[in-house]
Amino acid sequence: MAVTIHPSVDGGVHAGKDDFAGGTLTCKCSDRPVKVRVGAQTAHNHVCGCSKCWKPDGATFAMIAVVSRDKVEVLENGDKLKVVDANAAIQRHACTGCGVHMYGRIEDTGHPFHGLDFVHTELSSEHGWSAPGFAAFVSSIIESGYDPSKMDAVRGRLQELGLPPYDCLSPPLMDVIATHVAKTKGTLYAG
Ligand SMILES: N[C@@H](CCC(=O)N[C@@H](CS)C(=O)NCC(=O)O)C(=O)O
Ligand SMILES: [Zn+2]
Ligand SMILES: [Zn+2]
Repeated sequence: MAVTIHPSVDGGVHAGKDDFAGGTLTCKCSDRPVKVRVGAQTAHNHVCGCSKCWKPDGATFAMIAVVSRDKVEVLENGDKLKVVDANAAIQRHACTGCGVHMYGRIEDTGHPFHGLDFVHTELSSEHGWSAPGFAAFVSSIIESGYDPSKMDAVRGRLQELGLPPYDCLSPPLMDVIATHVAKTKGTLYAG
């Protein structure tokens, strides 16, 4: 069987629109769906193989992007939201009706990505969201039950789709994290 990654990329990655200004995410409930407004284009969109990110049924990877937290607003039925794991760095606000994660927020002000929320733009009917550009935590799909002997095929398919596979985040994002740590420790290169 062909390797499937995520329904939003399995048919090819669609480019985002430069002038795109956001949209509304809706959960999967038919009754009182949760609606969240994302009032800006997203950045660093990627597919994630970790076991913590929400995936649509049957998908091997999640697709997740970031946006400034001040651009995220719960519009409707926010009473249905509950944080999945209050101890995680990313507090994923999930719908208690359908299980979809509506946004993930970092409350630790010392975290390198504090100020950014994590969102699944596939929950919006608008087109033009930033396209995914890499695959993160690829080896982690094994933790959710993926056959380890098929990893070459998965990485090959990701490369074919233009989503370079990494087993943590992409090198630029790992550099952002390391730079933040170096600043905190006072060891940042000063030239
Ligand atoms: N191998 C682990 C990796 C989990 C992980 O580190 N996920 C990354 C990517 S979303 C992360 O930044 N997690 C922070 C968090 O979940 O709060 C798993 O699959 O559960
Ligand atoms: Zn729901
Ligand atoms: Zn993840």
